[in-house]
Amino acid sequence: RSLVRCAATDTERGAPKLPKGQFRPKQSLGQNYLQDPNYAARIVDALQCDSERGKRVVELGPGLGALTKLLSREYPEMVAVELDERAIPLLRERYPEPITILEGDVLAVDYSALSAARGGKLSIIGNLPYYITSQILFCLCDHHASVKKAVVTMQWEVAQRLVAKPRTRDYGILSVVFQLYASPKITCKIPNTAFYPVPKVTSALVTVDFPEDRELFPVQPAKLRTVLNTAFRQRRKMLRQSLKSILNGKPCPEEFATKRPEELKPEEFLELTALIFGRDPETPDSSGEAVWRTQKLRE
Ligand SMILES: C[S@@+](CC[C@H](N)C(=O)[O-])C[C@H]1O[C@@H](n2cnc3c(N)ncnc32)[C@H](O)[C@@H]1O
Repeated sequence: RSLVRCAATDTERGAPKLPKGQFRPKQSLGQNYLQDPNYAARIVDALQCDSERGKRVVELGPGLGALTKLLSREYPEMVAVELDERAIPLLRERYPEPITILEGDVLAVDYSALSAARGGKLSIIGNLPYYITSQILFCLCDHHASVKKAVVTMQWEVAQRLVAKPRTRDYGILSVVFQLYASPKITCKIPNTAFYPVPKVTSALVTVDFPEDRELFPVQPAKLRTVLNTAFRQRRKMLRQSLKSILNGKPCPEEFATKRPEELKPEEFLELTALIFGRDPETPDSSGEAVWRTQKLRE
């Protein structure tokens, strides 16, 4: 049925038919294609990139082009990165140069180099494959200085974690990191019926703005990561207990000793890290270094 659906849409567009039987959505690649044009328009509207001819627009996982179709009209020099080799010839045919279709893994893209090549910060957009949503988000955090904004869809539960406030169930590493590097906002809910195949879960459209003038952390991001990982590994425990392994026999800073990680605001994790490891400000040109994307983060 999915083939009929895709083929019908393609024929309407005058684009070549998908080879029968060869383009079934792959669950392993998180292929839930957007089939509701209203949501496609809404996602694209949220981007508002003013780079010349859209040359700093980067779409993650264009798939069969549900978003690319709209994006390409507004941003004729955009870039799109797709891993599924079956989609590449189709995308290149429908969206020829000056649009750039890159074949590869979105986690392996050097966004800092791409931003330098395109002369400014990138605007990222994508209906993300669910199986690697958190990794993609952490990857963007690593490249924070090269990204202006990200407009992305994800599982509703992950979106809740991004925007969660302290003392709530959803508050964790993802919340702390994203609220320190950026301002994430849920733009709207997207029902599962907007996708094909219909996933079990509801989605959210999330807009993440990376501010121009963020203050540099007073600590190295890798040290912050160690504190977050260690604290949230035992999120029910008081920090004087859960942080023992990184305190090296020293007492836990008094103001935090009897707190649990979920009680600390994002900025307080910076303070706590500085108290444990000393002040050692992050370097302004460290963007792109693999800090967040290398770790298997625990929540
Ligand atoms: C949820 S689908 C969205 C497709 C299309 N943008 C749409 O909205 O219909 C996710 C897309 O990401 C692609 N994808 C999955 N893993 C990827 C990766 N690691 N790198 C690049 N693309 C990937 C899938 O092949 C698929 O096309």
